[in-house]
Amino acid sequence: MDIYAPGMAKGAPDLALRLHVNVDHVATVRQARRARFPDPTEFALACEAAGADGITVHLRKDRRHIQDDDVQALRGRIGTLLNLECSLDDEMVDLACDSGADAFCLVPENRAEVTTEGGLDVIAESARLATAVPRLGRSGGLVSLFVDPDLDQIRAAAATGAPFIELHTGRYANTVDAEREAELERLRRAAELAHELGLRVNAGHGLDLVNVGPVARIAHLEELNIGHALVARALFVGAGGAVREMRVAMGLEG
Ligand SMILES: CC(=O)[C@@H](O)[C@H](O)COP(=O)(O)O
Ligand SMILES: NCC(=O)COP(=O)(O)O
Repeated sequence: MDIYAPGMAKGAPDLALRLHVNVDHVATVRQARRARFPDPTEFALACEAAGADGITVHLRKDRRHIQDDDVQALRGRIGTLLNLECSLDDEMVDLACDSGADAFCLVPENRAEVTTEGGLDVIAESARLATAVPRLGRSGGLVSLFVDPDLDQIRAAAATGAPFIELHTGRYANTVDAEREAELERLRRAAELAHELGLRVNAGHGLDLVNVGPVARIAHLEELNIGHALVARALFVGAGGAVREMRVAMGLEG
């Protein structure tokens, strides 16, 4: 079934949640030595063989991990869906349009940050989004906006014409106890509003074997993007083991 087909535009409640593996941090290890390995494409293929439904990469402007050649290699070799995350910078949107990716996730990017710290400010970026969203859409992939679970941002995301949002789960992942419960509730409300507005909903950032369960049970979510925790776990149990464990933690298999 083509989960990105036009008929699926309003989401497909009967489809199982999908696990998309972000392979950025395989490239982080390689780039630490400016070496040829480990290869994120080989890692992606092992993840696919173990049940990953798609592969995600973030091509950062500073090229700290994924390189342009990685995107091409992944496009040529993986058999599932390729989701390319990039900023709204003109150079990055041009590259994304030429990448042949199945999906694009527009993310905020700050050169000094250790990782993506928050969602896109869709309201402040409305002018650049008005150009980038239709351009990326015409290039053949489905566009998603990486947003915090903020209801005003979600209303603004719906107005851009992008079919998807990806809810930033970083704050949920980085809190505990009552605060985490409150963040989970924000994510639930955000997914509900997005669905009511006709958006399809993904989620990701900071998810791991321990915290993924409650997120995987949020209504209307289609796809979870998980990278750092899964790549780290693969050091101990291999790529296939890490994917299988995550699928169990997501409730996709027993
Ligand atoms: C947007 C996002 O959440 C991912 O890109 C993920 O965080 C991996 O990339 P970085 O660690 O470089 O942010
Ligand atoms: N968009 C989130 C993503 O791709 C993975 O984030 P993380 O699991 O590496 O934090």
